[in-house]
Amino acid sequence: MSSTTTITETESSLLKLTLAYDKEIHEQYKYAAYLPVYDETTKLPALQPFVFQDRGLAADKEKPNLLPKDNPDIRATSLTPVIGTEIRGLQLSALTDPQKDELALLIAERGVVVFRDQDFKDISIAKQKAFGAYFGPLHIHPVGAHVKDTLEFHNIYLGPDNEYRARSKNNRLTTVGYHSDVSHEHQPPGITILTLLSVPPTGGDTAWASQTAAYARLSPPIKALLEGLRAEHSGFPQAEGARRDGRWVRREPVKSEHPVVRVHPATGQKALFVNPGFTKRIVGLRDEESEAILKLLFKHISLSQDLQVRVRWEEGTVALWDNRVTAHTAISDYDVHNPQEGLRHGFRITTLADKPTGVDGLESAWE
Ligand SMILES: O=C(O)CCC(=O)C(=O)O
Ligand SMILES: [Fe+2]
Repeated sequence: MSSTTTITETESSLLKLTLAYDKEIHEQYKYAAYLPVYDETTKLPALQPFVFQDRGLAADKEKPNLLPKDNPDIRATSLTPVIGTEIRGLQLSALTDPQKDELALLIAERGVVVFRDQDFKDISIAKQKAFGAYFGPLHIHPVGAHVKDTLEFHNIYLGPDNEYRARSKNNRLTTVGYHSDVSHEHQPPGITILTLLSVPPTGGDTAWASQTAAYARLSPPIKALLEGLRAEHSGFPQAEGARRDGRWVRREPVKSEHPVVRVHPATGQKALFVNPGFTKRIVGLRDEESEAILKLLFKHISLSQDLQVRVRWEEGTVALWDNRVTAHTAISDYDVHNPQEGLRHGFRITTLADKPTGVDGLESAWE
């Protein structure tokens, strides 16, 4: 039996409007060089282990270079008491190495740091790549769309012609899905940089949850239990989903067993390191035990607004977070089918970090 698609009149006119809009975007768009493409030829080998040195270790804890107390033009504001700092008056493209080291520490301490009023005229792809690589080796996403000729720039594009994460694609009630990016990697990401070049007038915020605070709030017996455990994080469902959608998988997925509580190498702080996006089970527990504990932790992370921050994007905003101590979610609350609601487009630069270390030297493991 052949399958047929019936398009209603409304859908058909919406489609025409959408196609006209796409054409306009692609011909006149200021950031056309950053539009999503999908290389379907590159096949990448497995990631290799590397020695990681956290830039935050070299930083002056007082941050005199990044946030000098005698410069009223540089303004840092806490977005909540627990997580998130907003900075105005600094251009990321002009930071010195001591400033970048202090920024690495600030991101680890505050979870996410949001830079406003960035001048995108100042940046080239090469310069941004070098900026990211200062913090760690650049990750190439195993399945995502990217910027042309730059696999390291993972594309974020929610417009009418790309419904990658749009609500209509799945059957869930919400688009909220907290995760730590590609946490299945053996040395998963640390500092991660998201630049949105185009933002809708309203909607499309991003939220982060502090995994440091999430850990700190647990009772001593639960902390003690979790500190001795590892959990499995898997890249397989993402790769299988991509294959099912007919997309190219450029690197075969892996699984890792990471400590459920990890210690940040620069701050020494403990953070929960499980997330609903990639964590599948707690190693060594019975299925029902693992499900019950993960359900408790996922609910804690996703529902505790008192350890989250929700950031509204403005033109010129760049957000930098530490995937080791936070979980985050896109909030896709606007209608991507409706050109009037604007375009949301940008890219993510993801740096890889340490092999997670838990309490009492508990280390990640994999086959
Ligand atoms: O688009 C967003 O708000 C965040 C998307 C995301 O999860 C990411 O860039 O890692
Ligand atoms: Fe993400």
